[in-house]
Amino acid sequence: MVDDTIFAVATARVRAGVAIVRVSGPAAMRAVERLSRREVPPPRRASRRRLYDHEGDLVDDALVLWFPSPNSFTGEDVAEFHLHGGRSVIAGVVETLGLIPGLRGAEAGEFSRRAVVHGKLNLTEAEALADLIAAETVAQRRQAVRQLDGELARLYDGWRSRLLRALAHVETAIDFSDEDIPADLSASVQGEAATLACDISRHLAKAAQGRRLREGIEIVVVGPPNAGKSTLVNALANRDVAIVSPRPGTTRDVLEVPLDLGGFPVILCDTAGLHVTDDDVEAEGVRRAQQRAAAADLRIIVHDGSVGEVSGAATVMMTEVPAIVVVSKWDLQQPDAASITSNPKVIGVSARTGFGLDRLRARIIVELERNFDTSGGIAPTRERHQGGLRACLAALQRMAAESEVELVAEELRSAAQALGRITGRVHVEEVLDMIFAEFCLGK
Ligand SMILES: Nc1nc2c(ncn2[C@@H]2O[C@H](COP(=O)(O)OP(=O)(O)OP(=O)(O)O)[C@@H](O)[C@H]2O)c(=O)[nH]1
Ligand SMILES: [K+]
Ligand SMILES: [Mg+2]
Repeated sequence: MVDDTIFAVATARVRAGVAIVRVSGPAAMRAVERLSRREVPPPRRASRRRLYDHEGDLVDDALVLWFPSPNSFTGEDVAEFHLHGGRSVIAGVVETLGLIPGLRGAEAGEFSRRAVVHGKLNLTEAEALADLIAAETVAQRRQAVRQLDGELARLYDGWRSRLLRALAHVETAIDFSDEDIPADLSASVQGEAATLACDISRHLAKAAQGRRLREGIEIVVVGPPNAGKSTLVNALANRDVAIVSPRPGTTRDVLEVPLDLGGFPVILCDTAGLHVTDDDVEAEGVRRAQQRAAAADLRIIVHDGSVGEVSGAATVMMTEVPAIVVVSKWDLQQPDAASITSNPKVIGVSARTGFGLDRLRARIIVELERNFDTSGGIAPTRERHQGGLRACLAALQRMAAESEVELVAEELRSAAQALGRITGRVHVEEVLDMIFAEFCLGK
């Protein structure tokens, strides 16, 4: 794999001023020489070069950058061609590259994978790179940049060093003692393991936060039929995404609308009106609505302000789950609605006039800031991280029940290994396959 040279268009496939084609591997120098019919330019300096295709036709007047190994993104010889972004220019260069012996088109994520293999990036940093490229909101960007900066890897590597130090102590004891670990050593190793288990558990508790920031925070809009849920979703999204009609039972499926609210990636879900029904299609809609609401990060409970159920709104606030109570159709408000205007937990909204919408948005953002605070310690962002952390905790727990020195050492080793697999200190091929499968081409 490392013998061949790969190339790919690193920029998006849309008409643009500039397109970048990247080449990495031992034949990168040959690629520059073939295309430009000159020697490679000085390292890391943008140099203007005419580029020719395999038939000698002038294809572009471009910039060429040369990054000799090991000072490149992948750690290999890397060349970058900054072309004019026309389709035919790109096609001409790509076709010519493909005809050079030893060169082939890169697979998705292959550049990053080589960077990992050559020690330029650790696994969590490579994952963060994918997250950064996919980031659409400020909160997602912040989380990805911190992880790319190595914050997660430093944390895990630090824990792993603590385990390896403890292991070293235990291993010296193996040479001296017969079976059982000496009492004073046992106390200090078990004490260290217990402290570490505490730190890991605290960190694991933030896993849901980390994943939600990466994948989107679910806010589910629920309430009785015709309460104005779909109208509210459209108003918050500033788009006409959901069907609205005066007929109750309009919404059946759960409709997901991705939104950026105050920098948080939100998936706003419109649902079917909750009620008892004989219609099995509607009943399925209600079931899905309830299921989604149960798993939501935040609920917006909508009460119909045009009918006399406004006073019931107060009771819903008693639930444990984070929820915001909205009384809709404020422009048609009932006389008793006035009694809840004073209740700060209930927000009157009219999607028709726009009344209360800014207040509702602000309340949602306050809830998100409370539950998804990004300023504290970094969180695990993937199932893979959680799996490794849990495996480490399990080994530490097993160790706590051991007194035989060989077995204590064995569990310490497996706890350290579980952490090493997360950052890639312990190399595992299938982990690489899994991670880089989700990358885009040219990265
Ligand atoms: N006057 C007024 N009418 C509204 C307001 N919001 C919604 N409506 C009307 O209420 C009716 C129901 O609105 P929908 O948004 O379809 O209600 P829903 O809760 O999604 O209904 P289902 O999906 O059937 O459960 C429609 O005729 C809307 O035009 C509002 O703020 N003011
Ligand atoms: K409706
Ligand atoms: Mg609806």
